[in-house]
Amino acid sequence: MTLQHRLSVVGDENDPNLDNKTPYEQLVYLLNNDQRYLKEATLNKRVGFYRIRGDLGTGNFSQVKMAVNSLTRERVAIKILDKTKMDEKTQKLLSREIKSMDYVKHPNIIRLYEVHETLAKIHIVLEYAPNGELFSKITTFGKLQETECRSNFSQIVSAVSHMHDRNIIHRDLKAENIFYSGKRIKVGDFGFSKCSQVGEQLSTYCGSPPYAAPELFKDEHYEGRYVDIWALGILLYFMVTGIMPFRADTVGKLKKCIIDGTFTIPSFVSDNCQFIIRNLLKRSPKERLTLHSLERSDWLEGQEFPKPLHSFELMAHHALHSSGTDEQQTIKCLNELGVTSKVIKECKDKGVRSNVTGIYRIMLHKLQKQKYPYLADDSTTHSSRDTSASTLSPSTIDGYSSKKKNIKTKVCTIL
Ligand SMILES: Nc1ncnc2c1ncn2[C@@H]1O[C@H](COP(=O)(O)OP(=O)(O)OP(=O)(O)O)[C@@H](O)[C@H]1O
Repeated sequence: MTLQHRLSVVGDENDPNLDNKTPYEQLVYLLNNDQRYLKEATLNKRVGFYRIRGDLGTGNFSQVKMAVNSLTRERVAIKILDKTKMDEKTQKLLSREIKSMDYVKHPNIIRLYEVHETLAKIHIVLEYAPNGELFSKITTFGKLQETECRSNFSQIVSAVSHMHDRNIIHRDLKAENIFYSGKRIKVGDFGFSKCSQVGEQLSTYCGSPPYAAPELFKDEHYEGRYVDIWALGILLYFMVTGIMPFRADTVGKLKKCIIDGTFTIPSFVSDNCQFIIRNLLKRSPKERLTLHSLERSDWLEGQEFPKPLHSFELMAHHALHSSGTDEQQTIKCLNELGVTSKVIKECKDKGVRSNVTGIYRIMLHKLQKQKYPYLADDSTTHSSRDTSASTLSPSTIDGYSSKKKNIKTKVCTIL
């Protein structure tokens, strides 16, 4: 295959320096010498091997863009953080986010491909979820039917179960961090996640107020797992009703409502689902349903709970010596692109901060999606982000104004 087929932006066909080079070498050459590539980088239209294609949105700490890898042509989401605005605390959160994402391997969790650092910015290259957020879907089309809720919720529960089995707690589960890739659910945004053992007491207060468990407001310490379980209860309530169980116009009043703990569930919600919500939203953390009993509940009977993926190498230099067929096939693809064993070994020390790691992970994921039906992108979509979801105007959830207002604001210390 020629470079013209491979690269989304091609170089000067008459440039003799491109002759006899592999696609990888050509791209590296173009990035360093071709005026168009250099200009793209200056205009923030390029980040390393990725060409920026558009905005996906802006969060509290970052901007997220859609981009295409020039070598593999796969779409990715790039979360961009401004280093000048990062204090010690946010740097710590970022390194935890990277660590947590590398620790989980599940079909319902967004994958981390690469981290690219420049003088001023950090770029986190992630699996792209093309079909928008659960939040946008509900605020646009209204509550979900229970059948759809059951299928979506079981995927979310599987993902959280896997995190907890790996001793990772998320601490920011909410509809804005649940994405669709086709009909498949992808849990993302590990910005507040933490490695935490069973029984470990935590004291940093993270998350979004409407999803915060009562102990976050009133106790000095909390156990991470129970906070995630509470957030699942809020999320499920929101999915089946389209409104939030605890509503107020200030964080102070909201805090009071949550500590008070009284909420009503509309009568159209089935008894089995009401049972789940009431038992997830128990004031006392230890009385909340466990993920195990949730999976075995009547309401989720017959649902599929996607299993974690079998173990695979995350680093190309480990894959060189792996007996796994997925890894071997991926290395073969990399070699065809000109990413030789020598190149792979040279990048070894850079770990996730290397474009070779990015290409390896993207190609491995692509291959796995082709090979395993439970990973394949389901193209039957309810709405395409490309046409609607990314440009949705934020709407109001029963008293909570949208994303832009402070009720959605993440606070790391809840007063
Ligand atoms: N992997 C992804 N694939 C597709 N879109 C994404 C991905 N990650 C984030 N986005 C989109 O990018 C936008 C910004 O995301 P980000 O997580 O930074 O902010 P947020 O969730 O709106 O706010 P917060 O700062 O509270 O997390 C959102 O609209 C989100 O849907």
